[in-house]
Amino acid sequence: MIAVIGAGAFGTALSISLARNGPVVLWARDAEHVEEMQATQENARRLPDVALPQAVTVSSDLTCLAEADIVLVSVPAQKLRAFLETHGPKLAGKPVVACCKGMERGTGLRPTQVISEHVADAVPAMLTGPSFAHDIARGLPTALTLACGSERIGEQLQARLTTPNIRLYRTTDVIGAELGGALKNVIAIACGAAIGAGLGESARAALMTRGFAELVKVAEAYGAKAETLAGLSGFGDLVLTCTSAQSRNFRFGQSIGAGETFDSGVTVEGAATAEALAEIAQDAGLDLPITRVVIGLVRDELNVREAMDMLLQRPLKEE
Ligand SMILES: NC(=O)C1=CN([C@@H]2O[C@H](COP(=O)(O)OP(=O)(O)OC[C@H]3O[C@@H](n4cnc5c(N)ncnc54)[C@H](O)[C@@H]3O)[C@@H](O)[C@H]2O)C=CC1
Ligand SMILES: O=C(CO)COP(=O)(O)O
Repeated sequence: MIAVIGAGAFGTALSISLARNGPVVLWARDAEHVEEMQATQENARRLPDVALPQAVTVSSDLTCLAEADIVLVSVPAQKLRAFLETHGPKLAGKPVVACCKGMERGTGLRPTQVISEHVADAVPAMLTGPSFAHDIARGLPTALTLACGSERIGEQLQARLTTPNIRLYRTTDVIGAELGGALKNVIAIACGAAIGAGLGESARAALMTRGFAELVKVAEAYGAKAETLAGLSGFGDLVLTCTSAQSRNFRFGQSIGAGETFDSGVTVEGAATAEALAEIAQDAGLDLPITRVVIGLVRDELNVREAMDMLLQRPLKEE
């Protein structure tokens, strides 16, 4: 049986799709939320208008983990450690698949590194790539990356987590898969800000392309392979997130560009990841101009015009 931790939009969507293969337990920490979902067969708080199939059991009781042979963890990256500090021992020895896209503030760690710190004999893996929760839940076709350091377990996870509407590609480059997914959210905030401020599609294309170069520079410095970054988890997700108003990171940037307020309850992974990235980039001697302006915009220390001037007035160089 597969257990999915975190009844947010993505955990719920994955549960719905995986239920086409067999039984799934979807765990939420809030018992009231669980009761609501059981009563309505819907996660109205996070993924409204999609029915939960019978094969999904919703629970706030983590004893269900004993029966699970694969555990997907779908809480925001900045909340992963808090969950594992309390419940990590229950996952010992199991394949634990991180479904969150981000880098931890204060440590710069990737989700699978946080898992390894808290789960004994962990077999950490990563599920990432271009996909909006609503698309997955509605059965629309998607292609994602399953990254696992163990070729053997990666193959098993690929087989078990492929569903009629999720086609999984496999890699052992966990670093590349994680960093591509984390960093594209930072670039999506920059693109949203450009569009929100009316700077136009040409500016967006420039930010996507130079943002991709920035993403590759960071990921390669940490040992990722260039071909992973050119794949679904890097380039693929960058394209989706920077061009769609379905993306929360993009919409957050758009609200900054337009000078509008944004609901602070919405998960925006790129804001914290930009800070985490800047913390480690300084030590690694990496110059990350787009990440720097995103931090300035998010902290409200820069307006979009100043941010664009900072980018445009940098010394000229080869592409
Ligand atoms: N929504 C989407 O379309 C996609 C989201 N993702 C990734 O999935 C991750 C989760 O995002 P969403 O599900 O969309 O967010 P969400 O905001 O819809 O839900 C987050 C869930 O995590 C739970 N949570 C927070 N802290 C927790 C803790 N300490 N213990 C247990 N549960 C906790 C919350 O109660 C909430 O149900 C993010 O890293 C995101 O980047 C990836 C692909 C698509
Ligand atoms: O990761 C995603 C798409 O692949 C979801 O993006 P947002 O978190 O910006 O909504």
